[in-house]
Amino acid sequence: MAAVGARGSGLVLPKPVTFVTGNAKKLEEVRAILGTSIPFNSLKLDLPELQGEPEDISKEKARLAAIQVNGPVLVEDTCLCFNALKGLPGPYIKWFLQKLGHEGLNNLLMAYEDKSAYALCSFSFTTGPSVEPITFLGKTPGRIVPARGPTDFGWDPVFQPDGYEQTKEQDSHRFRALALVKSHFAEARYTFETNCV
Ligand SMILES: O=c1nc[nH]c2c1ncn2[C@H]1C[C@H](O)[C@@H](COP(=O)(O)OP(=O)(O)OP(=O)(O)O)O1
Ligand SMILES: [Mg+2]
Repeated sequence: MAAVGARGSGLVLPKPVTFVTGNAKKLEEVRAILGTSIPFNSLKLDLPELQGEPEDISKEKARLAAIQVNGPVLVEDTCLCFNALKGLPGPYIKWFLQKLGHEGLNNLLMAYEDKSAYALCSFSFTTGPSVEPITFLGKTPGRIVPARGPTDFGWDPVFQPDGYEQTKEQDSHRFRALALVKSHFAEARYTFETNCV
């Protein structure tokens, strides 16, 4: 166990939480959503990613990150799932986006009337390398549209959340998953032996 003891009713963790991601836009959104509710450091690492189900990919990322950091880590994996394609590209959206671009993502659905899709964010948290990670999911339903709006974050221009005119909303997949992370931290009442730098 990485947790070294109990103070009050919360676990005392040996180090602050490190949010591990290679994606600057993700980090920016996580910072904006968490504010000061969970103090964290960030570390830019491009971790190898398993193939398979979103939750398993996210958990495995947390395990690898915890080994590297040797302490508490938070990681996140994002999927964009097309219903007509039974959830694909899903966790492989990064490579589909890189190779096909926004227009190519639209073209994947050309043969289908159903343009519905959902964004799925899976955060995983573990207190250390020998502790099984816990996963928090946030989902936003929407549809795939021709590219529009700001082009500075991944597939945002082609994903239109339901009920919104814009391609990104405040109450996003990331926002929803982080609300669960915050609840977990509030219940667990973690404290840290050393402060964030
Ligand atoms: O809210 C989002 N709005 C638009 N695009 C997004 C969003 N969130 C992730 N994305 C993109 C980034 C990457 O192309 C893929 C997810 O892949 P994913 O492995 O989770 O992200 P990543 O490799 O960029 O960073 P990380 O180091 O945290 O794994 O979807
Ligand atoms: Mg990644």
